Amino acid sequence: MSEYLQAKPAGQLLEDPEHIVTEASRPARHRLPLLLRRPGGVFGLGWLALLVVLSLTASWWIPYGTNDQQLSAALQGPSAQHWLGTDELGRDLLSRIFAAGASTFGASLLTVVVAYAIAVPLALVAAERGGHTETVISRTTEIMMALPGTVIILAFIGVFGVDTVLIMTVLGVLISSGMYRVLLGVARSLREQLYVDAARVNGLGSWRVNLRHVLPGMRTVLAVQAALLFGIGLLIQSGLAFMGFGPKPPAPSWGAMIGTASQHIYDAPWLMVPSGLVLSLTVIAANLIADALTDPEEAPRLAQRAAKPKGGATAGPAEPDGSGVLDVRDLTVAVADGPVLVSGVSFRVEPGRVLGLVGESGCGKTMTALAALGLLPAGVAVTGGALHWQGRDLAGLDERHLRPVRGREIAYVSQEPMVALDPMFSVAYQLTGPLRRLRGLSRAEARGGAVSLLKRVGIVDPQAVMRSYPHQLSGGMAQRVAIALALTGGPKLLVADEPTTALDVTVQAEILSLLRSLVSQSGTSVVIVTHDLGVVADLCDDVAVMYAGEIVESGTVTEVLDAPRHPYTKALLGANPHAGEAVTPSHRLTAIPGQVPAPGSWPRGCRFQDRCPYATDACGQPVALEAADRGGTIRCVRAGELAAAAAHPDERTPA
Ligand SMILES: Nc1ncnc2c1ncn2[C@@H]1O[C@H](COP(=O)(O)OP(=O)(O)OP(=O)(O)O)[C@@H](O)[C@H]1O
Repeated sequence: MSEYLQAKPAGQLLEDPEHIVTEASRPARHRLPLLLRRPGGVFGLGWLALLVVLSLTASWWIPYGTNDQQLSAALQGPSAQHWLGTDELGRDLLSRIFAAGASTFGASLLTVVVAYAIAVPLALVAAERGGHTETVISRTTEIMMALPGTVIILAFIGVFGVDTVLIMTVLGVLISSGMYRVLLGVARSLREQLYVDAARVNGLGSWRVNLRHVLPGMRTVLAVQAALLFGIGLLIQSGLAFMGFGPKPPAPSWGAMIGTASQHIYDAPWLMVPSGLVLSLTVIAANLIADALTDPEEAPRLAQRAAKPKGGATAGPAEPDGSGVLDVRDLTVAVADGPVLVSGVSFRVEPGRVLGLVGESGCGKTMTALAALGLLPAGVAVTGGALHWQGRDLAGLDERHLRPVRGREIAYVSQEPMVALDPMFSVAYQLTGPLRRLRGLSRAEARGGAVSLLKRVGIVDPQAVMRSYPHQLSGGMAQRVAIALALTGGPKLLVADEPTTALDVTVQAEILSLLRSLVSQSGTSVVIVTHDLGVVADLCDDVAVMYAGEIVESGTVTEVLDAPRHPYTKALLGANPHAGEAVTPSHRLTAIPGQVPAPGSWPRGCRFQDRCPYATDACGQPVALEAADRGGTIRCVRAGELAAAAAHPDERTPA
């Protein structure tokens, strides 16, 4: 978050739009491009710009022809006639240096272009596909990195002669493998950002995700590496020319001029100065530019990985229909060749109702929610059951058929709003893009639509927020924008994964009330993943309590929270500081002993038995999810017995 926003609490910012940091309100220094904020960057850019302009226009202004000899004036120092002196044939150094500039820059640039033309697509493909594709590409580039570059270049010179274009192209190919390694790391990291997932959720195809989100996110690294590579290209090119593998004499080249100067280092030491200084300063300028482009704030931002998803409702069978009902039946999610993460989960979300999936960390809530979006992590898949939505089974749809569903029909709100939004683009850009794509609006209509969406999510000065970038927003504001983004396609169902966990308490309440008003105004259904029964009580109509990959209890919020039947639900309520009457005083605010068993090591029978104070031998037998006496469902062999005991607290409950 920007330093300007840190001074103000998030909630206050919401009420106080003048504190939203816009481009106009930022200090002048911060409005400058990164490169111009540092003296090194200013020098580097200035020097290179000057050199490029003077080199490109050399034919118009250089005082002498590049090959004009004046033997009587050989090896002279600077004078009024020859500002930088002359070489051993009396040729004007100033004219030759600048006449050689354009081709020298062009050749270095060629190396950069070739290296990038190979490395960038390979890195994007490897980061996107991963697995076998990445292994093949990475192994190939490793082999290339092991090749002796100098020997290969000399071999090419031996076969094809001195051809600068060919040499610099080969150099670009050789360097591309190292460049690929650097770019792959960045691309991978960017693909793990939630805003990339969010873009996929919004139905963006893979090449568009790369072009719109991954590539722009790589731009700093690309610019830094390009500047460094440009400098390396200059040095290698000059080194080759120094050794005689440069442009054919008498054509001027910086390396050859340094080579000549080295032969006169004792009798005419000045000769080394002009060409040596120009080459050194140019390489230094390229490095200074690279250095200035490296934003110290950028690194932590890139490193800040999204809390990457790892991956009304009543449980039980019901008939599928096409009216905005999500009907999940016997859903099983498993790791390929690995453990089952979610098993036999069934629930139904009716239009306009809010279902809370609640449970401790690791119970499979996120996997269940992500299955509905086809967004399970690589290696994890739906292996059984069905996800009926609008007459289709989402579990059977491939990526191409899921894309129109995501964003338009089902949208996703993530836990971390800051990383769900692309830091590279303004809020306006991020909202108008999906509005145009998903609703076919014109540019002006999309802008209007974005403003009204921002108003709808309770932003009081939408115009200021439209101009802002994600890092300029407070957490609560960013989550409102993320919700607006999720609404761009007019979805019938919102899947919200812990949407308030990353926010402070006052802002949590605001976001919950926003979700509540969205549901009541538009009839959108919501599946909310949470570990907080307070959120369930506040927002949900229905609740499904999950434990170790399965639903252990479900029903309306009143049924479950007022009359919990499963010992796990009671324990969760007991651990909740806001627990009400349903929990006996002795159970209040007690931590649940033990941990959720990991997938693959669930006990036979009731999965909660190792932590349950009421467990008996009967709990070792498989337990079905059955209708509960007070409505909803329950998965506990002792549920009836425990409920009866709770109704008559004087009688002892056998353990
Ligand atoms: N990519 C993955 N590969 C293998 N196992 C995974 C993967 N992602 C998650 N898991 C495991 O799946 C189980 C369920 O994870 P899930 O994220 O759905 O739990 P959760 O209830 O949502 O918890 P949390 O609130 O911590 O996200 C956990 O045991 C988790 O370790």
